[in-house]
Amino acid sequence: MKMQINSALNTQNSKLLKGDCSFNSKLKTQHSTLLIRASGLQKSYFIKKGFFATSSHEVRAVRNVDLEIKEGEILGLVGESGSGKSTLARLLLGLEPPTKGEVWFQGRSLWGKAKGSRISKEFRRTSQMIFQDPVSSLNPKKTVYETLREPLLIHGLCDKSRLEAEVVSLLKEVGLGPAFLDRYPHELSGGQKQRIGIARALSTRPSFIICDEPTSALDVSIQAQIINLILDLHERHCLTILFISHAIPIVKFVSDKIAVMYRGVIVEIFPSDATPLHPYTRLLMKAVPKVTIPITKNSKLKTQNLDRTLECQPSDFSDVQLGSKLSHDACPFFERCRVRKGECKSVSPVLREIGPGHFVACINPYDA
Ligand SMILES: Nc1ncnc2c1ncn2[C@@H]1O[C@H](COP(=O)(O)OP(=O)(O)OP(=O)(O)O)[C@@H](O)[C@H]1O
Repeated sequence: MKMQINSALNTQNSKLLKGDCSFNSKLKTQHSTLLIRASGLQKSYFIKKGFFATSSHEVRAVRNVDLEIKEGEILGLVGESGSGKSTLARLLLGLEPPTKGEVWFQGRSLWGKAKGSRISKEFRRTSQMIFQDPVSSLNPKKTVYETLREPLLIHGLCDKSRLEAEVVSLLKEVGLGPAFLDRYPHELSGGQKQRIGIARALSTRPSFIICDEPTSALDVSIQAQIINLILDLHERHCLTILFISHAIPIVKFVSDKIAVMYRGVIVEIFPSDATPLHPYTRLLMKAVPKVTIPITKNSKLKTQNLDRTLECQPSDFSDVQLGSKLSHDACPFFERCRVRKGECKSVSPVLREIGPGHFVACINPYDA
């Protein structure tokens, strides 16, 4: 294990000496240019009620989210099921317009003044998504070649005469050979399908990728390989990544900083090597059995490590709707908080910086 970490460190040092941008992007001091900024982001869905659907109730999937992601950074996003992670991801990618608020990409507003305006084709090219379920994200009627050449043609990124060579090089990027060109999705394993999904995301030469639980549908033995592949690609292509997962140990391993979502609200943002201070993040961490094998950023995630981390999924927080009876002014975590105070019932705390890069939305956080 020690030797593996050392050899990973040696590789990192030699790449730094060669001036490889990939590893430079891992250095926190390099994360200075802002790539994405979300401000006051909100998304509500209105669900029709009653036999004649005459009334509706509001689901506030994302509530007043402020977020910044710097170039080359990996931001982890954790939270239990239904907390709004995927909705936030769709808003950041411009797949849905927000109900309120705005997203800026490289300083430019995504939606412009009119919410109905079209997202620019250039933004669509530079921002991509790797989906949770590689099976449903691939068209069963298209071969690997057809799947991968499509974005190249749509974005005019490749001459027709070079299409096959470009697709072969994309396959190589994700560890697959030309033998896969003519295969259909049903002829691929789960891990191979996810590699094709990753190659498709890479095909448009993006600068920003959202990985929405990219390993949760995969076999345990494959998960570490896919995470290592994503980290390699991040380094090789200087990518900025939003990495969504339920599993805190995986997010801690992968990310530079972590945002924690609860009922549509970001309750904490902290550097991945810092101790979280929000009572909800502490609860999430507590629900995770201790990982006995040390995982460091300088080591590659080994399947053996991942086997341990997979035992560490947060337990079922099915009482997620508990807080729904509370007024909009209350802290969203009030009902489940063990350190709540009376005033938490009437104050909805906003994120405030309590340490370098560490933000907590709580009036009574734990001590550092
Ligand atoms: N299109 C939609 N119409 C109505 N409600 C929606 C829609 N999309 C999401 N929601 C609701 O918004 C809330 C947040 O959903 P979202 O999928 O963003 O959560 P999540 O944290 O990604 O969950 P998971 O981890 O299970 O994928 C949920 O209550 C969900 O039911």
